[in-house]
Parts: sequence; C-alpha cells; structure tokens
Amino acid sequence: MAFYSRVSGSVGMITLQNPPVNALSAAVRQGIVDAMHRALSEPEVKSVVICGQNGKFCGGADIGEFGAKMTGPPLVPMVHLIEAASKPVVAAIEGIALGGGLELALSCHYRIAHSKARLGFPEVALGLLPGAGGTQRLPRLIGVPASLDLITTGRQVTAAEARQLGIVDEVTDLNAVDAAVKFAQSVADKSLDARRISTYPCPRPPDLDTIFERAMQQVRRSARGAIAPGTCVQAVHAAVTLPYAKGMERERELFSVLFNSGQARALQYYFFAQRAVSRWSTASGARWDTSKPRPVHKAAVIGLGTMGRGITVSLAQAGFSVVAVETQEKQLSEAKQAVSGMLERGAKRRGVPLAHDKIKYSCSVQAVADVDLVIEAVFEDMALKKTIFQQLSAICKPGALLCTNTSGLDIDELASQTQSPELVVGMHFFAPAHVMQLLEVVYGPRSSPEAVATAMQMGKKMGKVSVAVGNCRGFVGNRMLKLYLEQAFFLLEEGATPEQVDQVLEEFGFPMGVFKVSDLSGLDIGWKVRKADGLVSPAFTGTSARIRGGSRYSPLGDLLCEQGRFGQKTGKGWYQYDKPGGRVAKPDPWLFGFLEDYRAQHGLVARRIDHQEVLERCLYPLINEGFQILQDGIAAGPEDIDVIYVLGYGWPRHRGGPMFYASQVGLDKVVERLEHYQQIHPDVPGLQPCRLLRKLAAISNPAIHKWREVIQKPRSQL
Ligand SMILES: CC/C=C\CC(=O)SCCNC(=O)CCNC(=O)[C@H](O)C(C)(C)COP(=O)(O)OP(=O)(O)OC[C@H]1O[C@@H](n2cnc3c(N)ncnc32)[C@H](O)[C@@H]1OP(=O)(O)O
Repeated sequence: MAFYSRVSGSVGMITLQNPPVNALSAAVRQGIVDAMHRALSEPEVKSVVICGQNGKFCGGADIGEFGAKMTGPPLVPMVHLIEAASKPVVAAIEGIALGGGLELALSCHYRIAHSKARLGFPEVALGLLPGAGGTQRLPRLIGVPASLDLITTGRQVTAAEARQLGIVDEVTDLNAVDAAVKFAQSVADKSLDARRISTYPCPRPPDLDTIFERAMQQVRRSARGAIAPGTCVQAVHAAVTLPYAKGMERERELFSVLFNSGQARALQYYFFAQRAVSRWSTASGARWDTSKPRPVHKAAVIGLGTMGRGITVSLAQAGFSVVAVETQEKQLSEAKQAVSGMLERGAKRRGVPLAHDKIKYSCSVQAVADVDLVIEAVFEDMALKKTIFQQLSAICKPGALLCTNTSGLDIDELASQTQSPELVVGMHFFAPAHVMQLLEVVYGPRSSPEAVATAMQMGKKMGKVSVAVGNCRGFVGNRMLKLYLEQAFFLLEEGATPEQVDQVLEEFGFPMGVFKVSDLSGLDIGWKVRKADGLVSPAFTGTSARIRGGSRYSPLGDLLCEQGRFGQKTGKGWYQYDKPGGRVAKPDPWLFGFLEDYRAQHGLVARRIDHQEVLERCLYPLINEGFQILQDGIAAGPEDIDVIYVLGYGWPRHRGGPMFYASQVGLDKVVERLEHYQQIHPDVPGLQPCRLLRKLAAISNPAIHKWREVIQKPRSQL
C-alpha cells in the first residue's frame, strides 16, 4: 500500500509501503492514486513528496504480479495523474529507483536522490521495456544516446551519474526525504510549465539515423536472440519520431509484444530462480533457514594454477585475508605476478582500492594452520587431492572448513581422508574464477549443515550465486554436460560437421557451440579424465573401438588428442586457428578428411542431419539427465539446475535454463522425441527418458513451480 501523511503543515507525503523493495503492486498503485487525489484536494497542501519506506524508493512493477490477472489502477494513468498535478511533486529517491520506480520518479516534477541511491531501467533483463512512459520521458530528459545506453543494457547508475546525466535535480548525503520536503516547500509556488517531461521536445541529434543503426547493431551482437533489447531501441526511436501521445501508444504496443512473449516468461522465471537457490536444502533435510554459517575471517588457497589464482583474487576482493600456497617456487612467483595484475585491473575497473595487502604467499602448506577455511585448488587428480586433505586435516586448527575446488570428483572420498569429514564440502568454481558468477557448493553425505551454510555464504560474499548440490560424478553441471558432449560426437560420426552443430547451438543462443567451447577449454582436459577412467586404451580396437561398458562410445575426442590437437592452445582442435593461442576458429579441411576416414574405417555412412535433430539430440539428453538429477535428489529443484546452466554453461538466459525450456517445449514432447531417437539409435546412451520425466509428462505437463510436489525427497547418491 501507500501511506498518506502531512508534514510541516503544507507538504503532502506519500510513502510507498511494500517490503522488501516497495514494488508497485496493485495495492501500492491504488494507494498512490488515492493519496494523490487527497493531496490535490486538501487546500493546505501546497506540494507533495513521494518516498519509499525503509530507505528504498521503489524497485519497480511487482514482478510477482505479471503472471496473474491485472487488478488495481494501471501504471500509465497513475504516472500521468502525477505529472499533470497542479501542485509540485518531488520524488525523494533513497536506495533504489528501478524500472517502474524510476518511471514514477520521472513523472514527478523534481527528483532529489541520496548519494548512495541507484537508478536504472532493468526491464530488459526481464524481457520487457520500460512500459510506463520510461522510453518516452527519458530521451526527452537526457537525450537519445544516453537513454539508449540505459534502456537497452539495464545498466544502473549512481546518484552522481544520474545527476550528471540530468536525471535527478539534487544529490544529498543527508536524509533525502528531509531534503525533498525542504525542496518541496521551496518550489511550492513555482510554475510547473517547464517541469513536465512529457511536454519537452525530444532532442534530435544530427546523426540520428547512425545512432539508431549502431544501437541496433550493438544489441544484435550482444543479445544473442533476445528480442527485448532491439524492441527497446524501437521504443526510443518512437520518442524521437512521434509526438508524446503517439509515442506512448507505440510504447504500449511494443511492451505488449514483449510482455506476452515466451522470452519474458523465461526471464521472469529466471529472476525468481536466481533468488530461490539461496533458499537451499540438502538431501538430509538441512536448510538455509535452520543452518548457521561459521564466521570466516581468514581463508587459504592451496595450488595457484589458473583456478587457484582466480579464487585468491575473488577472496581478496571480497575482503578476506588470504594465505595463498604454491609449493613450487617458480610457480609461486609467477602466480604472485598474475594475481597482482588481476587485482590491479579489477580495482581500476571497479574504482576500488587495491587488495594486495590482503594476501600472504607461502611455499609451505604449514602456513594454513590458523585459517578458518581452506580451498584446495590443485590439479584434478584424486591421489594428489587425497594427500593434501590428509595434510590439511593434520595442520589446520580444529573446526576449520576444508573445501575442494573439484569439477566432479567424489567429495566423500576426500572427506574420508580427514578427521572431521563433516567439515568437508566442495566449492566448484568456474573459470575464470574471479569473473564467473556461479559456484556449485557440493555437500557429501557427511557434510554438516553448518559447513554447507558457510560455503554458501562465502560464495555470496565473493559475489557469486551459490547453488547447493549433492555429491555425484560431475555434480549437476558437468554430469549433464557429458550427455551433451557425447551426442555432439555421435552427430559427427553420423555425418554432421563441428560447424553445423555449433551453428545450430549458437542460433539457439549459446555464445559458442560445443566444439568451439571445447577448443577454448582444451581437449586434453577431458582426455586426461577419460584416461584416468580407463576409457582410453590401445586395447579398444576393431569392434570394441566404439563401445565402452556395453554402450556406444565415440573416441573422436581421444583421436584428436593423440594427434596433439588440444584446441586453441595448440592452434588445432575441432577447428584450426592461425597460431597456437589463436582465437578465431576456422573450419579445417584436415578434419573433414579425418572424419571421412573414421566413418569409412568403422563402416558408418554419413547422412544429412537437419537443424531440428542437432538441437534435439544435443539438448534433450542433457535435459533428461537434469530430470535424473532431480530424481536422484542431487539438485533440490529445477531452479538450481537452470541457474547452474545459465551462469556456468552459457545457456541463453532468455530461454530460462534447460528445465524451464523443457517445460515450455512440453514434457510429453521431450519424451516423445527422446523415444523417437532411441528407436532409431538403440545403441546411443542417454536417450531413454527417465522415470521422473515420464511421470511429470504423464500428469499433463504441470507448471514448473509444481514439479517439487512430484519430486521425491532428495537423497545424495554416488
Ligand atoms: C508497465 C510496466 C512498467 C514497468 C516494468 C517494471 O518495473 S519491471 C520491474 C523492474 N524492476 C526490476 O527489475 C528490479 C528487480 N529487482 C532487483 O534488481 C533487486 O531485487 C533489487 C531491487 C536491486 C534488490 O536487490 P537485493 O540484492 O537487495 O535483494 P534481492 O534481489 O534478493 O530482492 C529481495 C526480494 O525482493 C524481491 N523483489 C525484488 N524486486 C522485485 C520486484 N520488482 N517485484 C517483486 N519482487 C521483487 C526479490 O524477489 C526478493 O524476494 P525474496 O522472496 O526475498 O527472494
């Protein structure tokens, strides 16, 4: 709701009250409209201040209401009522003015912001555009280029930048509501003719066409199939080319297209999914709200390869004291230099002080004796990790949390090397660890709720989105990825090319197709894991060359590695590059010959594979594995899987994540297509729909938020 009061006799005060962010729910909109009418009707009231309770002006429209039938007064007439008011209305912006909240502020005649406030139009991230006049008022106020920047990117600005751009009239370090009241008194008798933004002419820079062309090119490049950014450009274009009323009509039309799109549904689902993962639960019933994290002041990182360096930077930037250990002198000194460079660049980019003095380097594991938490980040080798965990268990102070940055090894096996297995959890960072937002927090069967809570909180403090997952080979992300990679290899055997597969996946919205990503990450990494798993051996020849454990196996990746083709680092992989370390992937005629010889050798006849099959073969087995993961209780809900895939694996956000995508395709359709491919390729693993997927498909494709009711109680499984 919104609460009306009178201050200093002549100022009507409208306070938005809808915790936690004063979103513009039906009740809030109704409250604002009622309070405005009251303020305008009271003769003693000479001016009005609009503010938000608890130091937050307004977080915009209530996203939770988007799926339901609209009730209460719409936003557009509400903002028009405010702008048309005969008494000056001042917005007192504390905390946030986002989306509809900023539109509300732009309808006021003046805006006073606290210096710590942030303002912006984040609608584009929800698949929308500012639909309450934002696309028409902002360009009139601050011009076209700056408006295009803010509206198409969703970038939030500080109060200082907002002042510079002309969005706010004053910035104060003091109480912004008090300042707004004083300001309102001072302008009570002033004419409002020049204060109604909708009456301003929209500035028309001479190079207008070029500006819009560039903006469109820019959004096409970065949007990867998302429709909202381009539609935002169109809406701003209307502000320049049409009178205000017509521009508002155009804004409404464009908003309605976006609002009713599948992309907006996916992005809004994702918004809540990313928040839902912080309310974690484990297979044994531990929960976010009943498990208390331990205090962590000092942390250690063991192993300063690429991952260890990134983790060290993340910890230091989050304000932790860090002991960084690398036993090889030369690597330690290289790591010091690299970490310093990363910290310097980070500090410059973020405009914050350097965090060098937070880190102490050492060649000895003994240096971690007094830390509260250790993150082991050595090479992915179980024997080595076991030795380190034995050492850590002996060296660390009682109660220290022992974490491993593994991408898939058994957490419980490592825990069993220690005296306190309840203090062992996995912290699976994604490369580059100081950049990537995702952290899989992996609990083993013996990890204590406190240990999980501590790792989850550490991730949050490091600016990550932490997702708690159970212990199994590859956890959630890499376990599902295995199926995706396998199918891509099988498609090559059957006649596809890496370019064809990648093109289909990139058109779907992945920033890079599976083969380009493999070349970037290094083909040798998977090869080493497969060798350690006994999948690569000269003994597999003849008819057994393409069979492992009774299932079809493609040795294509192994064969490439045997040729020294490790991807970008060697200048050759699934593609060729101009030099080792080159970045631009070019089709490689050698590979086509290699694939032809391979098919001939194994009696495979290449066939034409269409776009639909490439997409379905790559995505549906991955999705099916996601359902298996839910069935096994490794992930607590579909949101966990979707957040992992969007933040860790480049799944296009506007498609919500693999589980949301499946819900939109229709689970019955996914089952039907998997069965179809299974019938044609009975030897291909991963095509058999799992029990949970079949069960959900059989009960008429329930909405994704209902799945948890069907999913059995989670349990960890190895
Ligand atoms: C005609 C249509 C016109 C306009 C369209 C719009 O206005 S669309 C909405 C535009 N606004 C946004 O996109 C803001 C989204 N929210 C945020 O970016 C952040 O939540 C925010 C406000 C910066 C606060 O961040 P913080 O990290 O402090 O908290 P958190 O994100 O965890 O949010 C706290 C809880 O608030 C819920 N919430 C936030 N914003 C909204 C919203 N606009 N509507 C409804 N609910 C919102 C969020 O889900 C969290 O809930 P919880 O249950 O605690 O998980």
